[in-house]
Amino acid sequence: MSEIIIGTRKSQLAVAQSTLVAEELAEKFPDYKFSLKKMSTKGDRIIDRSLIEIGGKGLFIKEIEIALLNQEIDLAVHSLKDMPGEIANEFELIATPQRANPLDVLISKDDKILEELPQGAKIGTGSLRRKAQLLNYRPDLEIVPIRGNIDTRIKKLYSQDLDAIVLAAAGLERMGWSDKISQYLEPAISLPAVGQGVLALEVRSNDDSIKELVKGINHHDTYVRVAAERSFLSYLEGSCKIPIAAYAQIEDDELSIEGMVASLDGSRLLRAKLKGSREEAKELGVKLAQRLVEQGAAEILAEIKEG
Ligand SMILES: NCc1[nH]cc(CCC(=O)O)c1CC(=O)O
Repeated sequence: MSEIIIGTRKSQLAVAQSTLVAEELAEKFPDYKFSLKKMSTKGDRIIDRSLIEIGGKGLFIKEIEIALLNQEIDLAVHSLKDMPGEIANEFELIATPQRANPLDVLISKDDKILEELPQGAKIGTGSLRRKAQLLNYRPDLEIVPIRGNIDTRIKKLYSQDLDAIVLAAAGLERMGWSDKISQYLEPAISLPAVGQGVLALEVRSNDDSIKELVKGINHHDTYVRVAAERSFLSYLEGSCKIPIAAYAQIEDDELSIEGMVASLDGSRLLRAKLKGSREEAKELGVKLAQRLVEQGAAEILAEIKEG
């Protein structure tokens, strides 16, 4: 029996996600054995500091990619949201299993919804995207930057005397913590991050046999939605350093995508939505980005870059 080794970060969420993928692969390919190799990454070792200050998304990925190259692992499972727009030629994001709930959620004291929070309520989030959209919707809110794994952030709701925090529904659902959710934030209030709720399976580009296997659990509509969202992001050279969001859906057999760019304080916020076919996913992402540029997105992005 052939053994396939799946590399994962050590965080509870990463292990839960990789376990789901291993189970799905095992069901589809009963002749193989799938096992997890848990790895500590630089990003995990410094997770409570500002990742934005010290190098961003790549910190979680590099050590896992080295293990892939060294054939210590055959496959890596990532949250697509945390993957940089471009990856090195040696690697390929070959498949995306079916997307989980893509929305942001509020976890609040006394289970209040956003509209019920008092004037000047303190909301914890380290995401510029969430911050800008929350402030655009309710300029009275005070946004408190918080970091760390999901459980750490939930503890900060109490230890930092916050009224609420915002997290991704997908992570909470995969941890079995959905009962903590006070409100699902509709996309009209908080448009999700590109790829939120999607797992990405990364392999060595030259490993055709693993590629064939892993493609077996690809979910095509998820892959199409992600293609549209990521092409929007890369056209605008988006990163976690700017408030940017895109959310693609398949509705009535058509692909739709909505995009958002905002100033850091949320005072200016641009949105647009387009529809097309699955086949033109990437073009649709680019068209949407161009639509936002026509509305003034380039000026907003330039201002943020100049600081
Ligand atoms: N940035 C951290 C991160 N990366 C992926 C998830 C959740 C799972 C997902 O969005 O796929 C989270 C936590 C969060 O944003 O609340």
